[in-house]
Amino acid sequence: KAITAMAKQSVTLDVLSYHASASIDDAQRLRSLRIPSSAHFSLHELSFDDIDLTDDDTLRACLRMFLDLDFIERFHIDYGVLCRWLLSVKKNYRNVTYHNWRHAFNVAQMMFSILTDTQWWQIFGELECLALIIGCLCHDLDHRGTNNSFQIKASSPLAQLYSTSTMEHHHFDQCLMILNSPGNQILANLSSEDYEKVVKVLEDAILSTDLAVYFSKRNAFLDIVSSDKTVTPAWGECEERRALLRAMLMTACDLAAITKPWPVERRVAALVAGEFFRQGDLEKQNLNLTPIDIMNRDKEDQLPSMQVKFIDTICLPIYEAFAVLHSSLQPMLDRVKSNRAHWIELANEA
Ligand SMILES: CCCOc1ccc(S(=O)(=O)N2CCN(C)CC2)cc1-c1nc(CC)cc(=O)[nH]1
Repeated sequence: KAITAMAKQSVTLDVLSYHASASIDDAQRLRSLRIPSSAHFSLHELSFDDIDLTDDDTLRACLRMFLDLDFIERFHIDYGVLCRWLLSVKKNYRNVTYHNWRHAFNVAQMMFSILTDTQWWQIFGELECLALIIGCLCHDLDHRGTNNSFQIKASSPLAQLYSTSTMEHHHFDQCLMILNSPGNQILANLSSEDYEKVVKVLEDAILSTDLAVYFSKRNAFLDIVSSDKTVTPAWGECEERRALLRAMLMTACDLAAITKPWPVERRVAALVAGEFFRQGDLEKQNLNLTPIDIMNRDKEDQLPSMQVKFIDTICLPIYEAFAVLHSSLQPMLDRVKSNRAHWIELANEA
């Protein structure tokens, strides 16, 4: 009986992998493209905006990040496999308003620029940096544009699989499925010890993008920051501190649109609102429920004041802490504050 179950499970994985994987032709084409420099793509800018990049550009920018972080040499990643893996990851983001490939790409670029600008890549080492970049690119895989509470309310198949951090468990599951799909196995040449480490950091990184997890860990992080004030090399020695900093980094990168110049934040907030309002529509029509204000299209005029609350309760604490930890991150905090002023202005107009 157990053997039949295992056989069924492996068939399922193979069928999933088959449909999830990008085509060999697309991978060969991407592999043939020239890869411009990180300066060409402005990948080291904390104010980075992807709006002018084509989809091809985003894939070449990812290859540039892997090249500049020396992952391909260090982990003997087959370049053609990396191209196919990137295309498969992109393919497994849905065409939803906000939680799509562009969001994942922007989160990965923010992680790349923070790790390099602060030199914190030295604290984490190459293995943990590899897991963080893969984690950013994969952290919202197969997102349906609805949040965890919607899964529970709709008693979706995902909610029956995972009762807490429902979507984040699914994103991690999808990430592993692609990493283990034939032709996509970028971690194939890691030792089994290194592979286990990457997968563990990957799981923690993706699960920490659940805001509930961020809230549960934030105070411990703020306490350390208020006493230490800088990320000393000693952090590199302490596994617990490194894990905490990685978790906070994932949230800081995930919410980083709030730290971008106003035109970017304004545009992204409209995408977030669009996705929230569609979920509200689904709750009204399919579940016969009254959606919470942030997802209720009828309360659209409250959006600016909701953003101010979002900034005060969720964003300011973490970007203040990061500005304390490294002066190169101060511009992020400054832009959160100026975006707050813009939202206050719009709230007073309404
Ligand atoms: C722009 C449309 C309104 O957007 C919001 C409204 C309210 C709140 S909230 O802090 O009150 N809070 C968050 C935790 N939820 C469980 C309950 C509600 C956050 C956002 C918001 N979230 C994101 C992250 C996806 C990005 C963004 O720009 N804005």
